[in-house]
Amino acid sequence: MIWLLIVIGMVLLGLFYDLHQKRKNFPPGPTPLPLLGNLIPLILSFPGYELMHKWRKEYGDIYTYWMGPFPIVTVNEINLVQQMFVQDGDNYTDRASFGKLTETYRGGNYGIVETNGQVWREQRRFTLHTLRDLGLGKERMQEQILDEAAYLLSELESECKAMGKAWPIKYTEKTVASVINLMLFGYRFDKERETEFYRVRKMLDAQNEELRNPILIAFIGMPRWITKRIPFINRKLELMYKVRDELFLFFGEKIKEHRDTIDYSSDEVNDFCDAYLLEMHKLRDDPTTSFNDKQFVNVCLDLWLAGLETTASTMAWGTALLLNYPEVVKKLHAEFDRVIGSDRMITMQDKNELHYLNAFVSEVQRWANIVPQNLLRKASKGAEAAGLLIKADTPICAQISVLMTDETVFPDPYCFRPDRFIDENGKLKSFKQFLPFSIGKRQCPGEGLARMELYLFFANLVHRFNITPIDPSTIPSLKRTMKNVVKPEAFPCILERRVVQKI
Ligand code: HEM
Repeated sequence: MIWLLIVIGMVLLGLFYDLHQKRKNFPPGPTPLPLLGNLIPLILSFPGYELMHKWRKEYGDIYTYWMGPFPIVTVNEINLVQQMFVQDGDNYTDRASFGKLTETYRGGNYGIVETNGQVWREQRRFTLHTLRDLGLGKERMQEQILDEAAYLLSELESECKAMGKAWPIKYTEKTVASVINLMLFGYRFDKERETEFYRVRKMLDAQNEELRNPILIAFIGMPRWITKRIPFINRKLELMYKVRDELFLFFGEKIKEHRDTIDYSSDEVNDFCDAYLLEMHKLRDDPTTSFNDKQFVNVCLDLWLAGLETTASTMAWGTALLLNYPEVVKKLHAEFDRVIGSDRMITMQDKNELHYLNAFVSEVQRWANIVPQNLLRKASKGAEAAGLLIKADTPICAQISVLMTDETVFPDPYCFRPDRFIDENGKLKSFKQFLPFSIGKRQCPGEGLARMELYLFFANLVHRFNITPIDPSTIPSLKRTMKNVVKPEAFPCILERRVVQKI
């Protein structure tokens, strides 16, 4: 009897803690279950945009929900987002981690995505400068991306000729990976190096496959010595560490190849790796520097993870949407015939004239909305927002997926409609809610590169080809699947060279 009373007492205490105590320091939100938090409704309503809108209606523009045992305060209104993440940006710059994830996975404050403080500032600033020096916004980067686009189009065309159809996702991923690898290590994945791409791809796929189980979120932030002892969870998480080690090994091999040949007396750099090694060499006697080998492999990992799936998935969505909306393809062709009028490659110099193409790319990014849950920041010190107290260390995010599906700004938000990005003068219309690369000091540093890739890829794909489904009754599904980001399922299509009209 006494045991029964103790158990009932403990359950009641647990409930009191879950329903009241742990929530009292956060803005109100949906009631979480013990351990699981609000994961079940989030999983059931995947990718969650509509559920988040529903919660916004019930609890206001700032509310709290729980990913397993971790609270997330989410900001869903643009003026508040700008006020907090731009005007008061210094207070919302630090990254929040799920429990001890950063320590267990990275071994500490390493990389860009998960670091804070001086290390983050140094690594991010260096990355942005190096991307610029390597040619972002200049001819060189454009030439490299155009070359990749040309390889991609010819591979798609060859496959289509040989097999009667082509599978675009297979090639777009390799193209995006080639651009990243070219920037990082100075070479693309041509026929001889293709196996390297498949090696990295396999590692990333294995990692994603295992980690797709949302239940893991409840365990992922626990120290490794604990998770190692939990059946089932240990297998999944240990695989994640194994893949991480393999990726680090791959980057380590590339760094060693560069180190063996680099000339430290020259300032000339061919790729990111050269630039990083030179910086490490320059700062070798500075005991406070964050530039070291462990840091470098983590930065490589970040650029691969953050740059590959995001860009490749957006390309895949855009291609699937082209197949679903032939009228959009027609409008793009009409614009190309009017503005370009020949079969030359479209370049960045044409961008200001191609309003409908720009609107198409923006609508692909808005509609695809590939990051349903934005990366987390945390408040460095206590602050007030919308009359609510945000305590220091509160995990918080600008919920860009909700902003981009706000029906008061984007009517029928789940419909694909490039025209919504065209203003009354026929030019590209901007919306402050359109934030696929997020906002504030942590805004995506790869934005310039990604935007250039998306523009050049879609421009030249549609300019060169008539793109159609293999059979009019089987257009690709627009069903969303979740990997690291929201992706479409693989689909085939038919590509036929287009006869360009001169208008
Ligand atoms: C369509 C393509 C892309 C999209 C939609 C995208 C989106 C995002 C978003 C939403 C964030 C989170 C920002 C925040 O914390 O609020 C982010 C961060 C980041 N992205 Fe991207 N990204 C893309 C491509 C790239 C590329 C090509 C690279 C680099 C090669 C890259 C590197 C990063 C890095 C390093 C971060 C972390 C920044 C930090 O913590 O300071 N991304 N990205």
